[in-house]
Amino acid sequence: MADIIDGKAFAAALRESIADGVADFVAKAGRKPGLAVVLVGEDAASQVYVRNKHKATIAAGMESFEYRLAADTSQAELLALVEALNADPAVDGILVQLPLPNGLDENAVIQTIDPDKDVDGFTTTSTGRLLTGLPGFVACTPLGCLMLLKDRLGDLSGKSAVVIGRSNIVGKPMAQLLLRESCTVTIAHSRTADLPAVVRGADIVVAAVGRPEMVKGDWLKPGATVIDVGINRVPAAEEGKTKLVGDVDFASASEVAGAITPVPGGVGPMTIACLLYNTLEAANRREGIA
Ligand SMILES: Nc1nc(=O)c2c([nH]1)NC[C@@H]1CN(c3ccc(C(=O)N[C@@H](CCC(=O)O)C(=O)O)cc3)C=[N+]21
Repeated sequence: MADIIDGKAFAAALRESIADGVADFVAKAGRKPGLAVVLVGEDAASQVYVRNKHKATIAAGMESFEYRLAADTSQAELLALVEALNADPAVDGILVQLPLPNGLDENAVIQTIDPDKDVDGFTTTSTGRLLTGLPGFVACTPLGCLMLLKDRLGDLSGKSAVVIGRSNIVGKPMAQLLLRESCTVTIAHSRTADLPAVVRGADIVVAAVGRPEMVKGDWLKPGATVIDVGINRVPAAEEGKTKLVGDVDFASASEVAGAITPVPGGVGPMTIACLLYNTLEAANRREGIA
């Protein structure tokens, strides 16, 4: 049976150490690090995430600035808000919750964020910095996955890694991070031929495709480390109820893997902890604190 990688516990410990870093920052800078979160529209899941981010930000000793805008907010209004946050000295990090309502140009909004406040790591400046090895912000979900992998495996160099999924937010930056750690990286996706065979060659499997329980135990190399990024809500056994499952079939995968992250309680909590990590980093850089 695989070891369970407890992302929830790791994230809690990380948030504790960030809180210590925040106290140091306050002592040196005479102010709190500030995170601005912008939510446009009424999407129920987004509301939950934004509330959780707000609570975690306050608990870490940071300032949380929340902007809740109506679904019919115009592109110009949203861009004006981002520009105001770029110019606001109390704001170190800016996150615009995605997806935006129809009619708003997500890319134009993201690219307006000052890269030095881009704690989501979504601007092309941030992704380009990652690609070329320059210091910058890395997207929170892949960063959290990498922290779990390094905690479990130590040095990753020379390991074979398969990332299933090629999104800009998870798959592509995850592959870049693993390459930076000197893994041999394969990016698999919906057109990959014989995906089970590709996965079977990997010491590290990161599943980020958004298909419930797609990756089966018999696809895995025995002892592989499996990071499940999927968060899929599916019908539960009990009539009318739902449950969360990952992109990995946990029951069969945990028979073969060496270690595996659960859903929930794996990668999800790391995403929020890494947002705080990036925000503290942004604050320290802006104030010239090492
Ligand atoms: N600009 C932007 N940045 C984001 O980082 C971003 C976003 N937009 N839009 C939405 C997604 C989703 N996301 C999650 C964060 C934490 C959990 C999380 O903590 N999940 C818990 C369970 C949550 C539950 O029970 O529903 C877990 O996996 O244990 C999940 C999902 C950040 N996102």
